[in-house]
Amino acid sequence: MYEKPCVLAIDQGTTSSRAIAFDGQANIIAIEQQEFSQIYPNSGWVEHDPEIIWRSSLTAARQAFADAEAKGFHVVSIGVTNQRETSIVWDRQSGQALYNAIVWQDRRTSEFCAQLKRDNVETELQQKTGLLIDPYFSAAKIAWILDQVNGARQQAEAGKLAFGTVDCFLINRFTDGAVHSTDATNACRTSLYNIHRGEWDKDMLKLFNVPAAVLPKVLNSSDDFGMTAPDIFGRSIPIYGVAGDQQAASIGQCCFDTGTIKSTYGTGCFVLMNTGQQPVISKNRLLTTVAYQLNGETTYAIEGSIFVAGAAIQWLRDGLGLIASAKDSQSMASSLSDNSGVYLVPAFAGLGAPWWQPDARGAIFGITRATGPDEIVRAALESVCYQTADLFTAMAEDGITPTSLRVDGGMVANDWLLQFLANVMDMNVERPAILETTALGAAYLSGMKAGIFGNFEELATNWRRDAEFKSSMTAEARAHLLTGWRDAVGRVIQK
Ligand SMILES: Nc1ncnc2c1ncn2[C@@H]1O[C@H](COP(=O)(O)OP(=O)(O)O)[C@@H](O)[C@H]1O
Ligand SMILES: O=P(O)(O)OC[C@H](O)CO
Repeated sequence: MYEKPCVLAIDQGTTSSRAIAFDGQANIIAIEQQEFSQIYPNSGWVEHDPEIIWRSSLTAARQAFADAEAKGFHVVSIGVTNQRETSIVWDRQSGQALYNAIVWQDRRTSEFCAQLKRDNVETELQQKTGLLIDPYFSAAKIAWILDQVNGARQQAEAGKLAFGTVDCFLINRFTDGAVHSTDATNACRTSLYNIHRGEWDKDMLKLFNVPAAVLPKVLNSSDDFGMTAPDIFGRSIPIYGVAGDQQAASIGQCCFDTGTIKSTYGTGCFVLMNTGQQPVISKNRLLTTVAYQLNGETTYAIEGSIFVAGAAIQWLRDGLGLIASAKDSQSMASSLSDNSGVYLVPAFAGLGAPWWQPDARGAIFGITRATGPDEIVRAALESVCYQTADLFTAMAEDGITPTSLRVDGGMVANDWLLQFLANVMDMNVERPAILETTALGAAYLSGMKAGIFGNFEELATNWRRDAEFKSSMTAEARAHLLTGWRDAVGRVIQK
């Protein structure tokens, strides 16, 4: 064993690619970030350039690697975590993508999904995959690429094309085309993976018209995903851990016991509760997902997925120019004593859980001549909290009633947001000392196999709280705000 071993985690998110090196005590020793732009070719379409995904990840990884090693650490293994569902199809021989990555937020397959719903296949799909029918998931995106790119379906059937979520695409590139594998947490977001049997499901492949020949091998979340090509870091390094970013955050937050729950506020917001070895199928339109798979044993989670959280703040900055930087939102929101009845429903990409309305579109209600940038900014932050409250209402109807919530993601730097969240949820909100929980989860998975981290029980002792926010709102004030929000959401939902 090296004197100063560390793990390099690559976190490929919706708005940036990051690489973070952690030592054996989970301290950050090097961190690099590369932001990149989103591509919006049509209304409701969201794409990324696969080459930019690759280059930004590679640049961040190489810089963090060099920084860590310059400090005397030795990178023993790599972990990969990624924006989930985003789908890439590439040529097996050249490694080149046939089309841009179709991002999880993309709605172009909403008519196809609406037809599947009319065909009454949602119950069977939910029972097998734990998911619902929505353009969010990968399968319809894969079928779209195969049908729209000239000759793609034929090539796919001939075994010449590969599909992968972003983890799988990056592993393929890092191994110079040698490996075409993903892990169970990513596979389970495609709508093609049977979460009970732990394998690709033939009926689902038929339903979405996706040839089995394009699919990757599915491994454990802590497993051997191959060695990086020697020229990338100057020597080959094993890739030992992979998980979708929300599952990785759950691991980084040490949600290992049944009933433990976290909520991540990045581009979207995703609440995951560990349900142990039992997959719980929601009666309230939440998702059942693989939390992690270790040594062939699956631990499940129930998930609420909100499509727009930090994305609303980015829109205020880049779309409207109301703020110069995301952190300005805190001072603007706290400059007001209340929301003056202004509600923003950020259904830019339809609405996710618990509504699942791909065609809903955003709206702002309650504006008057006195409404200015502060009110709009505050309404955007408040909307993130109200959407979380809606998820917890759905969870309560499924019999899940947590009493505290661990939060992470880029938005939780905002204290005002977390205080308002505690207020509307009437719940203690805990922010961890290490905010990079997503990367940390991938590092844990990789470092466990490399031998620099112990088991989950030992890792749980690493979790430290940075701050706790407790509700300071009256029940009447909370009920008044939630009534205003539900009225606003009700108006954008298609009956
Ligand atoms: N202080 C802040 N207040 C509100 N939102 C913030 C703040 N800082 C960052 N954000 C938002 O957090 C998001 C970035 O979080 P991150 O976890 O990096 O996202 P992702 O992994 O989806 O790329 C951006 O959408 C940004 O607008
Ligand atoms: O980019 P994030 O962190 O909002 O995460 C995206 C999710 O994985 C989509 O399911």
